[in-house]
Amino acid sequence: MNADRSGAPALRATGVVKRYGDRTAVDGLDLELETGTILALLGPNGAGKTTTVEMCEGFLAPDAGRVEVLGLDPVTDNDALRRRIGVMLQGGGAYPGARAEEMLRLCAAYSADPIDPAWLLDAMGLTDCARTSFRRLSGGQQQRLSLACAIVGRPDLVFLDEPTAGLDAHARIMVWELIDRLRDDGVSVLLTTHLMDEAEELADQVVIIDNGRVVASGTPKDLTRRGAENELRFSAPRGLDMAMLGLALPEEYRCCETTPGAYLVRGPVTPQILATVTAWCAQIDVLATDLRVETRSLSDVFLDLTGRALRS
Ligand SMILES: Nc1ncnc2c1ncn2[C@@H]1O[C@H](COP(=O)(O)OP(=O)(O)OP(=O)(O)O)[C@@H](O)[C@H]1O
Repeated sequence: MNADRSGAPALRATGVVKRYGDRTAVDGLDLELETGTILALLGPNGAGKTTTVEMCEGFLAPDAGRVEVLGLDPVTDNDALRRRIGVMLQGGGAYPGARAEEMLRLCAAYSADPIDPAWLLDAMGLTDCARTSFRRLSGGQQQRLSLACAIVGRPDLVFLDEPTAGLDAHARIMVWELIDRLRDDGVSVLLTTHLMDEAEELADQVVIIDNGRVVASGTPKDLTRRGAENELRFSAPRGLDMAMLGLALPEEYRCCETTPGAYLVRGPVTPQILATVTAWCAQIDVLATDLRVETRSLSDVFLDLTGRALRS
C-alpha cells in the first residue's frame, strides 16, 4: 500500500461547515489525520460524525471550509480519490443480492493491485459463506464482508464506520488485529465508533465532537490524563491523621478517610505522589494495603464533555 510518507497529513479538514436547512450539522470543524495513523471520531448521536465523514469521502460538499484527502479535493477530484480510499459499504452497497465472494471480487475489480479475494475471505473467516448472498449473511458476517470490501483494493486511507458493531468478542478482536495490521502497512484509518474501548485500544488520536464542533482531541492517554481527578485509594488502620498527610502533599490534593480504615487521596496521581503517600505511611509505621490508582476512562471523559451517554 503506497501511503504518502512525505509528512503531509492523509486528511485535513479546516473550518468545515455543513447545514441542512437551518440546522448546522457541522459547525467550523478542524480535523487532521496523520498518514499511517488511526484517528477515532467519537460523538453522541447527531453530533455530526456521519456528515463529517461523508464530506471527507466526497459524498457531500461542505458549505464552507476546506477538506483535503490524500492531497485531493474529495468532491472535485472524486474519481482520483475513489481509487485510493476504502469505504465500508452499508447494507451491501450496490450489490446486496450478490454472493459474498462475488461482491468482494467486484470491489477488487476497481483496483489495479487488489488483495487476493480468496485469501481475504479466509482471513475474515468468511470462506464457509463465500456463496451466500449478502442479504442472507448474519449481521456479523455482513460487517466483516463490508470491511473486506473496504480494504481489498489496498487503499491508502480507509473510512471505517463502526467496524465492529454487532460483532461477538472473538470477531471483534479479529477485526481489531486487522485494523492494527493496516496501520502497520502505512494505511491511514478514520474510524467512527460508539465503543470507547475500541477507540482506546486502536486509536493514535481521538477527536470528540458534539453539536458539529470538536470538544476535545488528543491521544487516548492525553484525554484520560488531562484535567483528570484521579484517585488513590488505600486501606490502613482506622483513624490516621489525614491533616498530616495533607501537609506532606501539594496544596491542591485532598485526602480523607472515607469509611473507617479506607483512605482516599484525590488529585492527579503521579509516581511522586504515590511515593509521598507510601513514604508518609512508612514514617508513621503503618502498612498501607489495597493500594490502587483509579484513573478515568475515555468513557468518563466523553460523558463529562458531552453530558450524554454514548447511545442517547
Ligand atoms: N440529510 C439530512 N437532512 C437533514 N438533517 C440531517 C441530515 N443528515 C443529518 N442531519 C442532521 O444533522 C445532524 C448531524 O447528523 P449526523 O448523522 O452527521 O450525526 P452522527 O454523529 O453521525 O449521528 P449518529 O451517531 O446518530 O449516526 C443531526 O442533527 C441530524 O439530524
